[in-house]
Amino acid sequence: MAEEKSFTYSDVAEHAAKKDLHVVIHDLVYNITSFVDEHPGGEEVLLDVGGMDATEAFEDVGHSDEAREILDGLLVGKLKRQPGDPKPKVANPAGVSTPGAAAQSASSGTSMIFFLLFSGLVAMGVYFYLGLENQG
Ligand code: HEM
Repeated sequence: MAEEKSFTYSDVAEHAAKKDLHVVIHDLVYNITSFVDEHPGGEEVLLDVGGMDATEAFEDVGHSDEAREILDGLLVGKLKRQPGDPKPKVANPAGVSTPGAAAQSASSGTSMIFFLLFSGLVAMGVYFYLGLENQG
């Protein structure tokens, strides 16, 4: 792995050619030049995101762990955010750590059930309370 080098967005944007291609994924900078010809999804999509934040494009496809390992090997540094930079495009806010993401969606499913139960109880409470009010 290369040493941690800091890139700004405009540094990355200078590497948008097929022969010199960098992308940002989850705030890390990858030099994907050597991989363009090997990409199973074709070179076109990589050239489209060259010099840009490819986080959303990469995550939308649901790349395998193998794809993430390839990425690891292409790491050249990290993105140094500056005021006014475009926001990171993140389809999956939990990021690359899928175990965390799975746990998170499971727990949000559970809290949804509690929320529905709780709303039901409140609704029943209001119904009975109003019923008593009207009788008295
Ligand atoms: C930049 C780093 C990227 C790497 C290292 C990478 C790597 C890979 C690998 C290894 C596969 C084979 C399937 C898998 O293992 O998931 C794959 C498939 C694919 N990739 Fe990427 N990819 C990258 C970026 C992108 C981007 C930005 C797009 C944009 C849309 C993209 C679109 C696709 C598509 C559509 C496939 C499926 C191809 C097929 O099954 O016919 N990839 N990629």
